[in-house]
Amino acid sequence: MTSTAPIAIIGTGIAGLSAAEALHAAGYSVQLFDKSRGSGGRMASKRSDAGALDLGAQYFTARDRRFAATVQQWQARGWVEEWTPSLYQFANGTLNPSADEQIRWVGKPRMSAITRAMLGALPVKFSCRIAEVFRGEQHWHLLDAEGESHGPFSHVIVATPAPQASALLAAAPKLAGTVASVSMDPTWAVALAFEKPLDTPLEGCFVQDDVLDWTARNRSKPGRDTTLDTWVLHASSSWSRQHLDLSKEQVIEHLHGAFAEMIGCAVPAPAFSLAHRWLYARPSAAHQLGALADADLGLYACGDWCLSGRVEGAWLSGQEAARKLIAHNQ
Ligand SMILES: Cc1cc2nc3c(=O)[nH]c(=O)nc-3n(C[C@H](O)[C@H](O)[C@H](O)COP(=O)(O)OP(=O)(O)OC[C@H]3O[C@@H](n4cnc5c(N)ncnc54)[C@H](O)[C@@H]3O)c2cc1C
Ligand SMILES: NC(=O)C1=CC=CN([C@@H]2O[C@H](COP(=O)(O)OP(=O)(O)OC[C@H]3O[C@@H](n4cnc5c(N)ncnc54)[C@H](OP(=O)(O)O)[C@@H]3O)[C@@H](O)[C@H]2O)C1
Repeated sequence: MTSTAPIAIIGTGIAGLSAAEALHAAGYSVQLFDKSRGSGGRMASKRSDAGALDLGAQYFTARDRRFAATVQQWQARGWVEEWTPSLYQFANGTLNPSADEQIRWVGKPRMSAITRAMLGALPVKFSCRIAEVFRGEQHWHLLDAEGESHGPFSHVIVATPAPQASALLAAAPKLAGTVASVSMDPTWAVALAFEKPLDTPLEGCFVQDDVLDWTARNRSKPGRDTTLDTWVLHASSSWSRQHLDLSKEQVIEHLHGAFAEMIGCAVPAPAFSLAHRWLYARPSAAHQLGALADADLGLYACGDWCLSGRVEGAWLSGQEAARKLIAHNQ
């Protein structure tokens, strides 16, 4: 290690925490920041009157050997469990069973359990939106949205969605340019909770229609609250983009209608509902960027948008940012 100042990591989603874990294991000290009140980003779970709900990532697959080995460790520690839903697909107006052999994982008892466990005792400042990353004579400093300065830091890793990373990478115009070329699509998510369980065997459904993209029965996942029969619905990227500024009430109404048309059983008025807009839900296209680095400056960027736009891609990108940083300092 060349410096005793810690490494700043902006973002406590799976990418930022993947980098943090790898750097911590290699003997570096890190300091994490997140604008939210807790970790997880798009893997966070929202507390609600219907229990904790996974409104973002629904499950994840592990196709890369390194990620698969890590998921096995998470399973051994009780952080994740396999989810084996009764799967359907809805296409051309028809609902059909669509079982497959794919192994799908979920955090237990909620998706956010994974990043919470990864964070452990690592130092973190929540509710701290970083507005600027600037270089002093020797070190990096961060300025938050309240005007407070943080630092000094030896390096900075920006682990936010691409559109939120651009401004933070202004000190490295080449990285900022690459990030600016990555566009991300929105997703409207809705949760509907019913007092009486819906009369359907369906627990997860890949939907191809104008409005919906996916629906899942929350109680079918391990460790979830079963008091109400709660469903998570995701709108398609195109519908979400077209209806970005609709009120939450209107979005709930539209998605409730599409769900009722699709599911093939009676759907009463929900006892509870909520909507959440993910402005930067997924990259519009997959990339092969790994992680971005200006190693001489000491500035790095990682996130799902560097690779597959999935949990696995985000974790791999965080590993790659840490690997590049460590390699440059050896
Ligand atoms: C609706 C939805 C469904 C999905 N479904 C799946 C799925 O089923 N399977 C799957 O594999 N993937 C799924 N994904 C994608 C998956 O959630 C992401 O790929 C992954 O969680 C991204 O992790 P990340 O660390 O790159 O980014 P994020 O999780 O977005 O983390 C970035 C963090 O940076 C913080 N941040 C941003 N700007 C600042 C700032 N200026 N200062 C401080 N902090 C900041 C944010 O608060 C956030 O915590 C889904 C995503 C969405 C939105
Ligand atoms: N809504 C959002 O914002 C999302 C952002 C990022 C990812 N999202 C969804 O995450 C899922 C993760 O993909 P992956 O890890 O590759 O999981 P798979 O289960 O393998 O799904 C990939 C893709 O394949 C189709 N599919 C898979 N299994 C089935 C099946 N049994 N029956 C029918 N179709 C299946 C499906 O694609 P379609 O285009 O056919 O809908 C899956 O999407 C993934 O679901 C992302 O959408 C959301």
